[in-house]
Amino acid sequence: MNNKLTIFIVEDDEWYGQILHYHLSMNPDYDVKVFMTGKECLDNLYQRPDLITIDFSLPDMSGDKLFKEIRVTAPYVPVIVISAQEKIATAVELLKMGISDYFIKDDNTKELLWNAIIKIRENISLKEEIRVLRAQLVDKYDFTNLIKGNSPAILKIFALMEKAAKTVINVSITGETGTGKELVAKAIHMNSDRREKPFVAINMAAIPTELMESELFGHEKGAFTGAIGRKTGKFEEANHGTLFLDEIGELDMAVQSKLLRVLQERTLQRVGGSEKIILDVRIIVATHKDLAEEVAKGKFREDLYYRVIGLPIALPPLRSRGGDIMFLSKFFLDQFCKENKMPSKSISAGARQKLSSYSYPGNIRELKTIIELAAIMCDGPEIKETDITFLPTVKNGDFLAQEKTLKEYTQQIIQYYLNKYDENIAIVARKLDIGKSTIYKMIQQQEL
Ligand SMILES: Nc1ncnc2c1ncn2[C@@H]1O[C@H](COP(=O)(O)OP(=O)(O)OP(=O)(O)O)[C@@H](O)[C@H]1O
Repeated sequence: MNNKLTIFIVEDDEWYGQILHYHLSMNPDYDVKVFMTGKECLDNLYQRPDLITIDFSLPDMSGDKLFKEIRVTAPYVPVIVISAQEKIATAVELLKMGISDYFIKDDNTKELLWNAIIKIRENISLKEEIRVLRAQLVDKYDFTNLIKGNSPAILKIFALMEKAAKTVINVSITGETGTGKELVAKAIHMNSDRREKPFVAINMAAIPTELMESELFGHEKGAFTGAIGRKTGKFEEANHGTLFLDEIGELDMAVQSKLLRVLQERTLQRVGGSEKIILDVRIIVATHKDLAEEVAKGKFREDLYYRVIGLPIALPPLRSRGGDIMFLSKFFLDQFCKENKMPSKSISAGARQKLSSYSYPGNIRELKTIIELAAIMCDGPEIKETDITFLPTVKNGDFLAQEKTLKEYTQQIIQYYLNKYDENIAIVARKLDIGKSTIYKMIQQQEL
């Protein structure tokens, strides 16, 4: 923002206009201009005033007419009306229309105006600050700034996210724990037209079934025992923005029906209420379960499945993101050292080998923890193999406990070897005693 505040005074009483001009110009940061008619003010709006004061009775138009005209060209500029008459009804009407203040011309007007301008100025600075912060936030949430990785698998995800961000289609994100489902949902929101509206996340697995309905849709005072006041639900909180329903697969059947009705009708009624609230909410759901399978098992309503599935984004586990393990390791290490004001560290060949050969059941969340721990354990400038500790609950020994299909295990094993041998297909084929063409075919069919 330019440091000078441009103030327009629209006042047909020349003498009074000059008094205001003189008074306000005492602040060197104010650039004050006086106009005697509404038309002159409108003709000069191109100068982009930061504030306008208007006399209610001008020779060429009334204050309310001038205010409406100003709003056409300058919808956000604060306008203060100064009137010779004390008509409460007029003042109320103007305030309803959106003027910032209404003053009666008397001995105090100059001081009132002075103080009002200070307040408005603070408001303008705050708005500017918010604008800058929002811009920084959007930049921060740029896909590639936030979601690190350069494997073909993650690049494909970026392409899908881009499509999702351009539209309001519902999105369903699947992936094992820690693969970045919430991060992806947030990044889609922050890159969509809704970025300035709320992003509200709710985890279905964390809320007791009996409270779910009220959490989602809100309730009125007295709707049930313990409802001591009105509560706004997550849907209402997210109105005009994005609602992220995490672990949707955990939703109780009865609540599923209610959710379906809300999504179909795009309106909701709070529990115990009759008012219909119109909704404009973009839904992003996430689950680590296979929703289609849940439908087949009768645990998830088929009609709701089709409502929420929208654009499906399947986040691959870290172990199938090839070079991303090292890419992310370096990223988390640099980030941790910087945040903790430690000198930067490198990763030894032995540590790289150890990191690449692990299966990461906790995915990126787990890798981050492992790297941060290694950074603390390591005394020198290089992370050694011995600095890397895998969390006891997620050992490779749990491999069979993952209960995957044979095809999934095959993919996992091949991916493990590809990571271990720097994506060298010839070596991997030899080690596993399979044809190179098998691996090429799987890559071609995007199974790796
Ligand atoms: N590609 C990535 N780059 C950088 N950080 C990431 C990436 N993916 C995930 N993370 C980080 O990993 C952690 C887990 O991510 P997130 O919570 O989004 O995963 P999730 O799939 O929603 O997990 P859960 O299923 O357990 O809720 C977060 O700290 C997130 O910032």
